[in-house]
Amino acid sequence: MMKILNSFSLKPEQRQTLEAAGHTVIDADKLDDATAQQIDVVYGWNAAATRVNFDRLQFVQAMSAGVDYLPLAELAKHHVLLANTSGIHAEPIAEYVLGALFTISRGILPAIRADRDMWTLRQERPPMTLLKGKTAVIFGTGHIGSTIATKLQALGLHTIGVSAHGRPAAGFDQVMTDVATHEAAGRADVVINALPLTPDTKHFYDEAFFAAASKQPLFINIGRGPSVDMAALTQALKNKQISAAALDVVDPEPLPQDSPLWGMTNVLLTPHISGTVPQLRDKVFKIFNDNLKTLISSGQLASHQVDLTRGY
Ligand SMILES: NC(=O)c1ccc[n+]([C@@H]2O[C@H](COP(=O)([O-])OP(=O)(O)OC[C@H]3O[C@@H](n4cnc5c(N)ncnc54)[C@H](O)[C@@H]3O)[C@@H](O)[C@H]2O)c1
Ligand SMILES: O=C(O)[C@H](O)COP(=O)(O)O
Repeated sequence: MMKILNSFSLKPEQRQTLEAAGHTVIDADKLDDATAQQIDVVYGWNAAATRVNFDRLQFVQAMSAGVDYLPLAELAKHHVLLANTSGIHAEPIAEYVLGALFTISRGILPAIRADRDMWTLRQERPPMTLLKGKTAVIFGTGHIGSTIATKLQALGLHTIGVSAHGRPAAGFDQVMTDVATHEAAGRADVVINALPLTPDTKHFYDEAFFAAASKQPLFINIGRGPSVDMAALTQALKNKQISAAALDVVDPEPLPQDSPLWGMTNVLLTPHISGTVPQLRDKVFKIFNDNLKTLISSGQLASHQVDLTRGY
């Protein structure tokens, strides 16, 4: 049976389930050096997890969808299996995107930003658009991208997806490969980033991307901050190449106090909360426990295995 390092947050009844199955659970804050050498499985990931013996480690269950913060090369070198929780954030994030889009497109953001001076906006109306009939280009057609696309399609937007493989996906009128990134940018009234952060997607949205975005789109980032060259985005907002932005993730986090983005009335900032999942601990544990049982019976994972070479 397995020695499991609890680097996330097991509920008492979840701990009991594991112990009843014969496993030993060690809390991260109680990990001593000798026990660190004996850990077979890590649940979650924090500083304590970096102390375990990777030669012995078999399986890591991350609590997040994105696994960019994990030592992927080290895990691959030691043939450690890694699972994420991709899928559980899709509905919450899609609802966030709808909220952000309407807040910007219907003049709510300028009114909030103007606070007590808002009445002036009745005369000099802020830019207002109808989303219906517009084109949304969503980068990433996975769980999150596809769920967003399905909701936007229902609102009457034309949905274009961009993915690594270009295969059709639910909610998309059309899917292109990332080779066509700049062509897709040129068709967008709305750009949404739902890509994982990998070496290929760092600074994916750079000066050239914003130059190609010829329809002054809204820009929404719910993926990862470092996929965006923040200086290039700031300049694109100043130049009006991007008409407005909703940024749940930025680089770095938290956004520095002196960032020019704070002062921009057409920028909506939230603190990496779009993916807040109801009953998160139960959903993560279900994925973990199914994976653990399958690992013991067959040496493989049941679901959510990350390709350590691709990084998602
Ligand atoms: N803001 C938040 O709180 C929050 C919450 C959950 C997830 N996320 C982020 O969202 C990301 C996506 O999550 P998901 O569950 O939809 O992942 P997923 O694995 O289901 O989908 C990933 C998609 O990205 C595409 N892709 C990967 N590399 C690409 C490239 N170089 N060019 C074009 N397309 C590429 C894939 O083809 C796939 O369509 C996560 O990796 C995470 O970083 C953020
Ligand atoms: O990728 C994710 O699942 C979300 O960004 C939440 O992950 P975090 O809690 O590691 O930021």
